[in-house]
Amino acid sequence: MPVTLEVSNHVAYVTLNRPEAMNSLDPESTADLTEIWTRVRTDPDIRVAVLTGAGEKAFCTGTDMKKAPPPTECMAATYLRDGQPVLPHMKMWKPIIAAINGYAVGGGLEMALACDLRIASSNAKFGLTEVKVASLAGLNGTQALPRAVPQAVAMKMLLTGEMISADEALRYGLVSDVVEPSALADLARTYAEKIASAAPLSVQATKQAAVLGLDMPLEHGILYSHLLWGVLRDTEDRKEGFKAFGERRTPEFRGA
Ligand SMILES: CC(C)(COP(=O)(O)OP(=O)(O)OC[C@H]1O[C@@H](n2cnc3c(N)ncnc32)[C@H](O)[C@@H]1OP(=O)(O)O)[C@@H](O)C(=O)NCCC(=O)NCCSC(=O)/C(=C/c1ccccc1)CC(=O)O
Repeated sequence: MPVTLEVSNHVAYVTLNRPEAMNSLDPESTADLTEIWTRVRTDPDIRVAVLTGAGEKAFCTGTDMKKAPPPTECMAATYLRDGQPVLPHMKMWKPIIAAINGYAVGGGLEMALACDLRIASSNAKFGLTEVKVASLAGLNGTQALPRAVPQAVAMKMLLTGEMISADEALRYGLVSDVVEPSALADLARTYAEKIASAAPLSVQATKQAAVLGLDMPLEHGILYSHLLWGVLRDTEDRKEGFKAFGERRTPEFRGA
């Protein structure tokens, strides 16, 4: 399988599994990802996902440029029918963690930018190198990178196609943690299981408030987050969270 899915303890582990091609995205991988993200979004047992690449060299190097099929119809037809590949299927209120275990290049970095947490191994490298192959970071890269790192850094990366190291990515805030390669999967699991042990509706509402709030004037964002707090106020899980605190026990959340 070009992409694998394993579910354990409410966590979906999604692994790009073509290490021989640096986990680049061929048409089969894109089709698998579409199905897998739909399952992650809709399966109530899944509370959080981890996206990573197989092997020690690459997270994902974007489009498989050797297998990209020549277009069979005009762009307008595919765009208006299907929209973009991959990223819309990652749009969900469940958090996604990118565990970046090597090169995150082109569409690979764009997928990482669509995730909520980004952690990396010390050998990771990050680049939007599309200008070098006469293309454009057309998934979200030209928009998301300048919002994720200082503008001067983003413009340098976008216009020169230069890559940055894991240490630079940490310094610029593109990732939150850098660890030795052997420690990355454990760190991803630790964060994922922490998120999965929290109340699912609370986690999803928090992501929604933070993500949508970024595009709102501050006052609207604050009002919107208060409404979301109100939506959560009457949930069974909030009653359980408060009760468990008083009884000094671990809460049992059901997502209700
Ligand atoms: C990442 C590298 C710098 C690593 O170099 P290294 O020397 O360590 O390893 P290689 O020998 O180069 O790679 C090993 C092996 O993997 C194959 N490989 C690696 N990346 C790809 C790839 N993207 N496509 C196909 N094959 C790949 C490589 O050929 C080797 O195979 P072998 O010869 O052993 O059979 C270096 O690999 C590198 O620079 N890779 C390319 C990175 C890149 O340019 N990525 C951008 C691709 S374009 C893109 O992602 C786009 C996304 C998009 C935008 C909008 C809408 C949809 C998608 C743009 C687009 O599609 O137009």
